[in-house]
Amino acid sequence: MAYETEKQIAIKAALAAGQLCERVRHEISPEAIEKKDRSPVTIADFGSQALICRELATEFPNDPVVGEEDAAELKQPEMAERLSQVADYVGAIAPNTTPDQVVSWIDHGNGSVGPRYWTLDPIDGTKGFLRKDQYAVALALVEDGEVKVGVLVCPALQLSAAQPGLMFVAVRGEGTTMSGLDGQNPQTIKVVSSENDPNLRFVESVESGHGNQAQQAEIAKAAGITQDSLRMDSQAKYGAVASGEAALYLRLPSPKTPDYREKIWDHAAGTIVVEEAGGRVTDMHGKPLDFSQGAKLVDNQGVVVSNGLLHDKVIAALQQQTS
Ligand SMILES: Nc1ncnc2c1ncn2[C@@H]1O[C@H](COP(=O)(O)OS(=O)(=O)O)[C@@H](OP(=O)(O)O)[C@H]1O
Ligand SMILES: [Mg+2]
Repeated sequence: MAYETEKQIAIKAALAAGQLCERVRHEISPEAIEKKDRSPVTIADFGSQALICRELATEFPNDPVVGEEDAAELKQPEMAERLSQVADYVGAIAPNTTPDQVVSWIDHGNGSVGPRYWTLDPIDGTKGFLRKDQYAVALALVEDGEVKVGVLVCPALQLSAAQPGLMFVAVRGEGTTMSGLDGQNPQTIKVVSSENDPNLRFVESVESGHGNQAQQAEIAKAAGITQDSLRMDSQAKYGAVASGEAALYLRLPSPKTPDYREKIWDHAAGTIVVEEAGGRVTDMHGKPLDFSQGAKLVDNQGVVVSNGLLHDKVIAALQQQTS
């Protein structure tokens, strides 16, 4: 099967990272460190990126990794204690890890977009992670601008499962599966196949500043969705659409940040998870997401994720609003 090695390595690395994040979250109520763009980062974000990059650097030494974090702040002398905490958590999974190794693995994730690259969000939804809500470890392989493999580990997501902890895995042309975090018995999943059901739901961000919740409600209504939204942090929202829990995920530009461009690591894994489950992903103008341009989706604005059946209706409603 195509991309079998890549898929297995991505699963192994993302599950180990998810385990590290859960240990941090249960053991120490992590503090947020503020990044230059004022968004939060924690020792779990750094540990997750270090573990995954370590695995990718070993298995695919020629593949660049475009990850969300870098080790610049962690290298500052006043961060020595935090760095050694990260090394301890990584060391529980990769024995004898040193702080220097942690720094070099994290910085392995500062590669550039090329003909073949990995993109990584070590914790997507850091705000959700800090609130003890949803978050995801998101890893994807992109070739020639198209996502080929995607893994989403969502340790706090339950949906209809017996206990929290779900993993979504997709390979181009081979469908999407969902399993628990032991990876056993993966089930093929499909988007919801109805467009007129009164029970259809839509998902959106918890953080009001990451979208336009008023406009999202109007567009969902125009597409025939009468239920209130389900607010969920991170690419867990893509998992909700892929598994049929929701029919639509809307992410329209916030009026406060109209020029914001989405980051590739916030969408690559989720995109293939939904597409391979039979759904559709475009920007708000109906254009496919272009993962070949760099770390940002510079040619796209907003994101519309649907079960496919609702998609044209949503794009038409958006066009009507702006015409
Ligand atoms: N202004 C604006 N508009 C749109 N998106 C933004 C914006 N600012 C940040 N971000 C990105 O949102 C990522 C978090 O995704 P979600 O909004 O789905 O989750 S959450 O509800 O915020 O937790 C978050 O990813 P993480 O940094 O990994 O948490 C950001 O990359
Ligand atoms: Mg992140």
